[in-house]
Parts: sequence; C-alpha cells; structure tokens
Amino acid sequence: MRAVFPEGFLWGVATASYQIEGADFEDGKGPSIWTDFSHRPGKVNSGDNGDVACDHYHRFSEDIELMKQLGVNSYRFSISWSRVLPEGRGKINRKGSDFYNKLIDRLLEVGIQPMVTLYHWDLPLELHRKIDGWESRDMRHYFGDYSSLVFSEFGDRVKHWITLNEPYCSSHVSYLWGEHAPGKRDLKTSLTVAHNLLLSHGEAVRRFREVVKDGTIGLANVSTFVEPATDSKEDRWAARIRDQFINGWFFETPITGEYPSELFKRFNDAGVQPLIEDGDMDLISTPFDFWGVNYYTRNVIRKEESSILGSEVVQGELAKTEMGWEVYPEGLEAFLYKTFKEYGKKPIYITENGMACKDKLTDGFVEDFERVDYMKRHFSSALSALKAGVDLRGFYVWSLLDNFEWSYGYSKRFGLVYVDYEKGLKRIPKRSYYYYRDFLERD
Ligand SMILES: N#[N+]C[C@@H]1[C@@H](O)[C@H](O)[C@@H](O)[C@@H]2O[C@H]12
Repeated sequence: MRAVFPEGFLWGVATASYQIEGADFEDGKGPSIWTDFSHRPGKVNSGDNGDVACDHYHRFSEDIELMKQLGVNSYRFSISWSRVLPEGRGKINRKGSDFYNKLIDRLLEVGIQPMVTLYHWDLPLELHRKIDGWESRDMRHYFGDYSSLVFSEFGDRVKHWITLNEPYCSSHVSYLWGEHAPGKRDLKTSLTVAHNLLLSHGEAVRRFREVVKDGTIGLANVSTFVEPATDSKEDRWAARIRDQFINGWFFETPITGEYPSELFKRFNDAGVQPLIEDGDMDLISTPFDFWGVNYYTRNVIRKEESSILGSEVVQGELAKTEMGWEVYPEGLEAFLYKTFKEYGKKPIYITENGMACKDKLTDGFVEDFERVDYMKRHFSSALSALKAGVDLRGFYVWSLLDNFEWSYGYSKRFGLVYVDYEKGLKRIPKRSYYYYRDFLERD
C-alpha cells in the first residue's frame, strides 16, 4: 500500500522531550512544570516522573539506529525549552543545545528528516513561577525569543517546524480539568491560557519568517472526530458546540482570526471569555504553512444542559484501546477531509496516530496484533483521504518507544518498541515495529 502514497511522503515516528529524554537535572537543564507536577504526590500514576524516562538523552544514537532499521524517512520530536534556556529566557545552555545538534546531525547522517516541535507541554518552571506562565500575555514575547533562538541554532538543518503541540491539552487538560501540569481547574483561566498559547503560536510564525527562509511551520492540534449520539436536533447541536470546543477553537481561529461564534457567545454570556486586545486576532491568524493532525479516536456527544458546553461524552460501542478510546479509523478520513476543506486547504501531516495496548513480554517478545490492525486500518483511512483530494504529506506513528504517558506515568504503552523499565530500559521491537518496517520496505 505504501507505493500508492505520493513520492516524498514522510513516514515517521513521533516522540516528545519530557516523555523520553530523562536527564531532567543534567548538563544545566532547568526544571519544567512537569518536573514540579510529577513530583507532587498523587498527580501521576504510581508516583512516576520523567527524571530518567527512556534515558533518550544518553541513548539517542541507539534510538536513531532503531529508526534507521525501521526505515522511516522522518522523525518528529520536541525540544525541551528548559534544556536550552534553563530559566526560559536569558542565556543559552550550550550543553542543552549541543544535545539537539548531535541528535539532528545524526538523523541527517542516516537520511531521516527532523520535524521539530517547539513546545510539547514542558514549560520552564521559572516562567510559571515568575510570571504565571501561560496565564500571562507576556508569554508570547518569551516564546518568540525562545523560538528565534532555536530557529537560529537549528534552522539551517531543520526545515519542518511545529509551534505548539495540542494547545487544547496545554490549556484545558492543564488549567480546566487539572490533570496535567500545572494542575489548575478554572474555565476562565484555561480560556485565557488558550488565548496566550495562540498568540504565542502567531508570534513564533512571525519569528520563523525572519530566520528560516526555506522551511515550513505548522500547528499540531488534538483532532478528535465528533459525532452526535442520535440524529436528534438537540444532539446534533450539542455535537456542533463540542466540536467547536475541542477542534474549532484551535483549527478555525488561526485561519479566520475569530473564535467560533456560537461557543464564544456562550462563554461571553457566562463571563469567562478571554480578554482580547487590539491586534490579538491578527497575530493569532498569522499565515502558516501546514496542519498537524493528532488523531486517535472519536467522541460521541449528547445534549446535557448542566455543563456550559451543553453536552457530555457518551461511551461508544466500538472496541477500545487501553486508554478507553474507541478504535475508529473512519473518523481519521472524515477529519482530514473536513480540515482540508474547511480550514484553509493547507497541506496536512498526521503528526500523531497510535494506540495503547496491554503489551506483555512473552518469551522476550510482544505480539501486539491489535496495534498492527490499528495501524493497517488508519493507514488505509489516510489513503482514502488522499484519494479524496486531501493534500496529505506525512504520517507519524505515536510512538517510537513506550514512554512517560503524562498523568498515567509508565502504565500506558504506545510504543512500536517495548521499553523494559525493570531491566535497564532495554528496547525490544514489538510485532508492530516489524509490520511498519515491512510496510515501509514494500512497494
Ligand atoms: N494520550 N496519549 C498519547 C499522546 C501523548 O503521549 C502525546 O504527548 C500527546 O501529544 C497526545 O495525546 C497523545
């Protein structure tokens, strides 16, 4: 099936700094909000943290060899802001930037194109403590300065960049539901944070245009296909509003320069809307080059008036992953088509897709057939979207390695490669790794 994808299509794997690197206190790295959050009792399953994680900081050569043997032509990873700027601003930490220089150089040596995410949730703790982090409008300046620094450092070799990973999560999961760092629980605050994140996205795009003349930059969003539980008018309306909250707020706004109107009115009437100053929406809608779609599942929605969103998520009847998410590849094709048609007809990369399985070592191997089936079905769905005219440019499987799954700690395994946390973080490719390798080898 691979041969029917366009020449130059990027087939990759994706990771994120705090989830795999470890060395959280090494070589001058500053703490992030996840360093602080993961060390707070009760915040992360089993008290897990990213102090060591997969020790990728020391084992990156071994991990790149795994990618080379896999046959991918691209690798999406994130830069730890506090590894290059320990306090989030000021003087660069050369040991930190040296790590990423070595990583990038080695990737290019073996013919793997880097796609770099500027921000994958690990905000420098100093910025959170000194200026209230993403609650502050000033963050767009600090994020812009950080972006300019890394564009200057790595932009000569890195040509595909992502400003933010899933601002939906770094606002609402972190500031509304409190499940992620810094663990706050207030809707008005989370909407303010979402606004400041989108301002920072726009600022980073403007800085990118000043520094990297031959690259592309995009935004990677949570991309959940939203469907009404029934065909009733009430459920269809509820699903529309929920779709605006999960998707439209971060896909529509950077294109139109306006928040989705029905939902914004609802927030405005409740007095929780973000404070919008002159020029904000122009900055947020600074033109960028591509969408990153992080697709995992769908949400089935029915009317429920007690919540400000007027809806609730209901359990669907399809088979579910270890995260309790339905396996719904049809939603990927539909989401890709809607994104392409309604959000600027931009090129799209599937920047994350994968599943958590109950992976068990049996005689030293993991037969993760469910993950193989999941990949087959989602590759097929991506191909259908391509055939329907979507300008799809790449597909990144989440994830190369089992890793630190945020508040779930190491209890959820998404990797193509099993990481044996009991035995020195040994890497053991699973059945799905070999499936992907053979898929990439075949014409
Ligand atoms: N949960 N889950 C798996 C995966 C998470 O590990 C990534 O860091 C996020 O970008 C996105 O939520 C997806």
